[in-house]
Amino acid sequence: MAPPALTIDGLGAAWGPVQVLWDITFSVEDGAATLVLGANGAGKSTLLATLVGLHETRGGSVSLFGESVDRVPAHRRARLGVAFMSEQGIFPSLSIRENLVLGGLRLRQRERAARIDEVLAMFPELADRLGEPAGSLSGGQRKMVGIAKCLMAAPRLLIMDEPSAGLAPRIVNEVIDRLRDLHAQGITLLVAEQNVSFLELATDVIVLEGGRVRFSGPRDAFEHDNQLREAFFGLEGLQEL
Ligand SMILES: Nc1ncnc2c1ncn2[C@@H]1O[C@H](COP(=O)(O)OP(=O)(O)OP(=O)(O)O)[C@@H](O)[C@H]1O
Repeated sequence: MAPPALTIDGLGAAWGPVQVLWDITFSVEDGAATLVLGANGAGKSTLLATLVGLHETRGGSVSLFGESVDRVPAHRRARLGVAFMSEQGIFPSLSIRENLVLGGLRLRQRERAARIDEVLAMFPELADRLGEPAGSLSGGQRKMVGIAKCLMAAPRLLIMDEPSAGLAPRIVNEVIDRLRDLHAQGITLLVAEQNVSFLELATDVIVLEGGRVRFSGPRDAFEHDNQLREAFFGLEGLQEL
């Protein structure tokens, strides 16, 4: 059996003297779509940044595809097949093409041109606008550029921080559909969100509360845990299903 795409064991993290994550332990199986839910300040962004090597850990360990990466810098973690889309996700002053090129910097020029064509086949709406600044697009289109930029590196594990941020509900559904397609193509997903609409594409759910794992398990178990649902859906800022 393939090793998990991601294993986190007893992970902690801090901002300066303030600890914000404690004893985070969970795995993302190869082929899973794992949703990290949590209210504002629960620690979602810090967790993702720590996993991809952009924020220092305070104890614990992280493995990617069965390989310990505790001493591996972010750019080498990317080489293992991990792509990270932050909330911003793109460089707005650069053109769509330039954003895609940045996503595929490790590729040779010819491979990169071929990969741009492959990625554009998945995002045909971007093909006619390649020369335009990414910042001139709508919020939803910018997210698509962010996802397309990640796909340039042909990742096995796509980690996304709040892809719904700033998007209207209809556009959120488009993003969810696109992520569902990518998942069906075999890409493992780890998505941090406050928007519970993303549950529909999740196989597994992690709930973070105050920097700790409140729940970790299959989506069904999350949906059948009434106490957790009540506590969670009652939190201010969460959208109803
Ligand atoms: N740059 C920073 N400097 C200091 N503390 C920070 C910084 N970024 C986050 N924190 C703190 O870390 C904790 C977790 O924040 P984090 O952004 O990881 O949560 P989050 O769940 O992603 O929240 P949101 O959904 O609002 O983005 C919070 O207490 C926050 O104040």
